Amino acid sequence: MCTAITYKTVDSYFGRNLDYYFSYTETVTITPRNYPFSFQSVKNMESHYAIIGMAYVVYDYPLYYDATNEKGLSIAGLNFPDNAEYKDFAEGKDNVAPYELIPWILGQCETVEETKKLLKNVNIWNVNFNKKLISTPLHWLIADKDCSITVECVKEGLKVYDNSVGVLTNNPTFDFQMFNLNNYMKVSKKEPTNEFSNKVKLKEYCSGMGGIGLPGDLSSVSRFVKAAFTKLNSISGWSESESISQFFHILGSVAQQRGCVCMQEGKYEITIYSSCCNMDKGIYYYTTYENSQISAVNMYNEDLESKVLVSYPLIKGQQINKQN
Ligand SMILES: C[C@H](CCC(=O)NCCS(=O)(=O)O)[C@H]1CC[C@H]2[C@@H]3[C@H](O)C[C@@H]4C[C@H](O)CC[C@]4(C)[C@H]3C[C@H](O)[C@]12C
Repeated sequence: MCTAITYKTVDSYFGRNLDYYFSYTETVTITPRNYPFSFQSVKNMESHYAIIGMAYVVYDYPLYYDATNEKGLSIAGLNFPDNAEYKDFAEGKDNVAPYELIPWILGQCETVEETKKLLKNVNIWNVNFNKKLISTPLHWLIADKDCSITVECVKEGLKVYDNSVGVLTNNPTFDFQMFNLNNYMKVSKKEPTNEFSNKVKLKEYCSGMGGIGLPGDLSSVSRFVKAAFTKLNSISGWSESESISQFFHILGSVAQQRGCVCMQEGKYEITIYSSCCNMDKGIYYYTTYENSQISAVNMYNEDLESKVLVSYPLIKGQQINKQN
């Protein structure tokens, strides 16, 4: 399971929990403007916008999980099993492999509006990166500093939804997740009043009771509701420190602890990493399951005119600040 969100204070932020039961050797990877991007069918890019994000780099190719470009446009890929249905090659369309979608869009678009135009001619082509790394079923949250969309390639074709809550989890389809929020319209940050019956005396006996009914389990549908409630009611100061702290708290409300979701005998899904990218400043912050200290990589500290990928291995061990 995974959860991706957007958040805005003075700057805009984009990030996700990557929940899974095993990990590739992903790194925080910067693709500078002149790294030559090759694509299987659409035109290769000799130069493009610079990109920062989490990627598994294979044969010098950045397979991004989530990323932001220098204009702030951001994309995260999340599991979408049984629903994602990639298509056969289509003549006259822009045939883009699932693993190419993030770099192809971030390489050339500045905004969600531009992305929507580009998507009109896209066919998500069911082609693998190589024999070992076959396509996995994904859907995507795409956001700029002002708005978000969800992109799903399903049986009926490519669906592009406006995403007014700026949240994405996994199954089922996005239209269901949004409709399901209707069931929670009574949930509130405020103290409840007795609507149950005037024939019985009821009282509020602790704080937080307005939120009773919010789901607490780790299913995708429940995480969508919980993350949307937490994000939409979030209040933080406007400084960078207060903003990213709040961002990680929102993700923390739907994080997965080892032991609670058993995938198969002895295999448990956990939040492998949580990320928060400042879309205005190109700074990628992250924590890992065992390192709660926030680490940061700033794309502008690298030579963005270069042709060579830059990868920072994740700092995974707990960083304890001993006070005596
Ligand atoms: C597993 C990840 C999504 C996590 C998630 O949504 N978990 C929920 C699981 S579930 O719904 O509850 O089953 C996805 C996100 C990005 C994916 C990776 C990226 O797409 C990049 C490459 C693409 C290659 O085709 C496959 C390997 C891969 C390296 C992918 C492996 C895996 O599918 C990743 C890491």
